[in-house]
Amino acid sequence: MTSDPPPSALSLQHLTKRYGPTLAVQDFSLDINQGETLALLGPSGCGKSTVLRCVAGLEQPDTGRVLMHGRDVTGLPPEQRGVGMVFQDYALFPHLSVLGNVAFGPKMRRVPKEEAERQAHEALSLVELTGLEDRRPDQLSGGQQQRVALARALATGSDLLLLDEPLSNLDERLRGELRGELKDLLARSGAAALLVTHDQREALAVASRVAVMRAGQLVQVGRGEGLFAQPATAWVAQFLGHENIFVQPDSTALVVPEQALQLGQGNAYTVTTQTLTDSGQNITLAHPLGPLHLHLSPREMALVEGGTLRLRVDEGRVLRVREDRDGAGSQPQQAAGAP
Ligand SMILES: Nc1ncnc2c1ncn2[C@@H]1O[C@H](COP(=O)(O)OP(=O)(O)OP(=O)(O)O)[C@@H](O)[C@H]1O
Repeated sequence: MTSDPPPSALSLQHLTKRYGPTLAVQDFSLDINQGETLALLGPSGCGKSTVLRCVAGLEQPDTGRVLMHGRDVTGLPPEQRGVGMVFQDYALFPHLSVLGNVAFGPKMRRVPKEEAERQAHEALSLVELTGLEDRRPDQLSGGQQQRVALARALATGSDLLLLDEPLSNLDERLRGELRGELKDLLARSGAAALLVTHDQREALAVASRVAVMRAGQLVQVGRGEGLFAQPATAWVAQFLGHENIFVQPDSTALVVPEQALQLGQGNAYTVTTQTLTDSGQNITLAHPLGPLHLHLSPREMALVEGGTLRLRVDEGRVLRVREDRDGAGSQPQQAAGAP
């Protein structure tokens, strides 16, 4: 006899949400397992925060359901859903100490003071801020504030965490450092986490699965590297950072990943543009497929001779995908609610 698998930590079923004429979220379905971090990735305005707000109970979907461990919470107010949230601006209380900020959640749930502070100490130790309990938020660095916000969400004891662009207020260097840290922290917490971001690198670095959203709809979901290696459409490929995508006459496009390019072999093609970067040069080649963009290390640059570079494209590694970009070849669509 086989038993049914346990229900997902979070199950979103056919969510739709309109704001007047704007269809912010359209027939959106997704499941997250306990212990899993899923990134909801998409350009600005595609509906990511609206999905998150429907999960938190800050917004009611027009249709569809939100289930937590199989329980329908669609009609429940935020305080009865028991989710921990980390916002973009951390929303820390400036007048409270670090400990006070983190113990706030348990105290609101009427946990006795001592126990609330014990839970707060535990969460602070998880984010490695032990020793800073008495400081106020303005006495912390941006990265430390971010970790307090995370500790506060963890101290709610919730097994579902919602993170809305949690690293966006940090500078590039710190953001890079904290990506790996956030991934470990979330894994250690054992909670299911839904991370909203428009940053591809953040999604790939922090989450085990990535859901790509465009104009209110889910367009592809998969493991990070798998998604980059097998984008479902030209728009997804471009959004994830593929540079060499060539429209074909039959409504498809060819995606040429870096691994398909063998330098120093085959025909010689003219270098049409060349710009210096920190790690080498970016060049464009006049190739029959179209202008081909390459990042070359100083060593690879030695292969450029007389303004040309020999190159072979391994056809077995070229992907053929559906062309779904607006006016094919232009930037990804930015706004939700477009027809
Ligand atoms: N309260 C609101 N009233 C009217 N329109 C709204 C409201 N909230 C969001 N929208 C619209 O719904 C769409 C989706 O917005 P949402 O904030 O969910 O996108 P997002 O992907 O989170 O964007 P960003 O990355 O910029 O935060 C946008 O077109 C937005 O303008």
